[in-house]
Order: sequence, then C-alpha cells, then structure tokens
Amino acid sequence: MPPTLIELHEIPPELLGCAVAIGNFDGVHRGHTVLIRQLIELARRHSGPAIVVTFDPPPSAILLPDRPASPPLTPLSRRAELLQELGVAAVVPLKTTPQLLSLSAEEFFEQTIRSKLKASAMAEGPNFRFGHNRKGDTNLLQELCQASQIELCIVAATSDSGGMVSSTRIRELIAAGELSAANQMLTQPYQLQGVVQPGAQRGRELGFPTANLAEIKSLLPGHGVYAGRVQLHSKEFRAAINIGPNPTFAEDRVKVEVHLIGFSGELYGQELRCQVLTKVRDVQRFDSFDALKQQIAIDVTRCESFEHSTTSQ
Ligand SMILES: Cc1cc2nc3c(=O)[nH]c(=O)nc-3n(C[C@H](O)[C@H](O)[C@H](O)COP(=O)(O)O)c2cc1C
Ligand SMILES: Nc1ncnc2c1ncn2[C@@H]1O[C@H](COP(=O)(O)OP(=O)(O)O)[C@@H](O)[C@H]1O
Repeated sequence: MPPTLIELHEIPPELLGCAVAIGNFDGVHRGHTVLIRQLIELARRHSGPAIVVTFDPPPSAILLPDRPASPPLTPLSRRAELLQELGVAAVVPLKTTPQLLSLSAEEFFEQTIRSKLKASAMAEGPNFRFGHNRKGDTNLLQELCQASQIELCIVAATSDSGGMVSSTRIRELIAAGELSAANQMLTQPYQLQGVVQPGAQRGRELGFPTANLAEIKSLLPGHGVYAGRVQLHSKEFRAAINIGPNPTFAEDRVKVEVHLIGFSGELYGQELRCQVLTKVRDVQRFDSFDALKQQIAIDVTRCESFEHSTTSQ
C-alpha cells in the first residue's frame, strides 16, 4: 500500500487534528481540485494535515448490487496519488461494508470524524450526503460541526459551459470516446494502467508493434484510435492507441493496444501507464493488410504531432 493510503485504525498521532474532506473523488477533477485547495488552506490555518476520507469500493457498488458496477475513472491507488500531488497528506480508504452504510449520519460523524480522526476542520461540496440512506446533508453537518467546534467550509461546485463538473459527466464522455472534453475537466489527462501481455504477434508484421494492456482497473474509453503518451523509464513517448476489436482480422475481442512511437524493445510483463489524450478516428475494417498498414502510418503521424493543451486550473 503506498504511504499516502492509511487505514482508519492505523492513523498516526501526527495526522490527528486534521482538516478532512470525505467523498469518492473519482477521477480527481477540477471541482475536486478547488475543494482540496480549500481543504489545504483550512489545514494550514489549523496547523494540521489535510486528509481525504474515501470509500473502497464506492458505496453504489454495495447499495445497488444488481446494477453492474462501472469501473472507476481512478482506482484507489491512482486517486491517492493524484490527491497527494494536490497536497493531501494522507488518504483514508473506508472499507465500504453494509455495516458502515447502516450507520446513521450522527453515528458516522461521531465515530469517524470526531473519535477516530479528531478533525479540526472539514471541507465539503454543497451536494455532500452522509450516513444511512444519505440522510445527512450539509445543514446537519453544519450543526454537528458547530457542536464539536469543527470549522466547516462548504465549497461551491465548479461548473463549465456543460454544467457542473462531475465524475458522472466525465465517465459519460470517456465512454463516448470524447477524451479531449473529459480531459478538460480532469486534473491530469485520463490514464490507463495495465500489464503488457502477448497478443497475436501481428503488430510487428504491420510495422507497428503494439503493447497489449491487460488487468486495466479503470473505465475503458469507447472504441477508437487515440493519441496518447506513455512514460517509460523516465522517458516520454508519444503513442498511437487502438481500443476495441480488430475487425480487419475478424477478431471481436476488445483490446487496448499501445504503439509507443520511437520505442523499440521488449515490454512483455511490464506495467505501463498510458495517458489517453484525444480520439483520432473510429476503428474500421480494412479490405487488406496493406490498407490497414497505410492507415496506421497516417494515424501515427497524427498522434506524434498532437499537442495536448490543458486549461489553467
Ligand atoms: C494506431 C492503430 C490503429 C489501428 N486501427 C485498427 C483498425 O482500424 N482496424 C483494425 O482492425 N485494427 C486496427 N488496429 C489494430 C491492429 O489490427 C493490431 O494492432 C494488429 O492486429 C496487431 O495485433 P496484436 O498486438 O495482437 O499482434 C490498429 C492499431 C493501431 C496501433
Ligand atoms: N514501439 C513499440 N510499441 C509497443 N510495443 C513494442 C514496441 N517496440 C517493441 N515492442 C514490443 O513488441 C510487443 C508488441 O509486438 P506485437 O507484434 O504487436 O506483438 P503482440 O501481438 O504480442 O502484442 C510489445 O508487447 C513490446 O514487447
């Protein structure tokens, strides 16, 4: 477990008296960044650390067991990493059990915020809900905090031209292949992490070997060819990524295939992190091996020259 992830029953004394934000923080988007900045300011004023309490798995996985759980934008370790980069001292993952979810809002506040963390301050968004059946809202939180002399800061939601910045909106955009729009809302470009496994060994014959990623624990973008970036051995490579089947070879299995532009070497078994920046085109069936090869060459040129721009946050 990375050092930023700390279990609630293992909180060291130096983390007590912290400023706390509670939530899923999936994706770690621009709205989360605004809230975390406020949290860090609170922590500074109270001379304590800034801590995020999150849920593993997300409560919806327990509350709606019949609905197939959509993979997260960020697995817990990535979420913790991004939050740490924003200045959070530790992330406390609460094991989401039916018992945890059956606690009333008051019990949850008493047990977690007051007794275990001895929080001095809290920051939450206006939609924050807590306790059994999501009964607790920001009004109740305000009352509980006041009674315990915990400073509470309700941070206004961040919006853009499409509405409120939210993990749900980002998830929908990613599933639809609209990575540029999704990335505008994220703190860092969307990342897939996986382990390179052998494929059909066709890529090298095409002149474009592709590292096939397995064990990906986050939401897959909709099928398509994407421009991306890979950090490998402290060097950055542009990448051309194919997410989807290989219809040219009548292969239906969905694969995530990453061609690292300008790299040669062996990647089997290695863990690879790949940022997915923008969609270049849909996956197509080509009439011949050569037609596919020609198109991939065009894709690679486009992906190589794609400049990812971030809005100032
Ligand atoms: C940039 C890029 C674009 C691709 N586009 C398509 C496509 O449109 N249709 C298709 O059938 N396969 C496409 N592929 C996938 C190739 O068919 C696949 O990489 C090749 O069959 C190698 O498979 P392997 O890694 O299992 O050996 C693309 C691959 C790359 C890298
Ligand atoms: N530029 C590159 N991009 C991706 N993989 C590469 C590259 N150069 C070499 N490789 C290696 O080649 C493998 C992919 O070759 P490929 O013929 O597509 O085989 P496979 O079907 O097993 O993926 C990768 O897993 C990696 O080990």
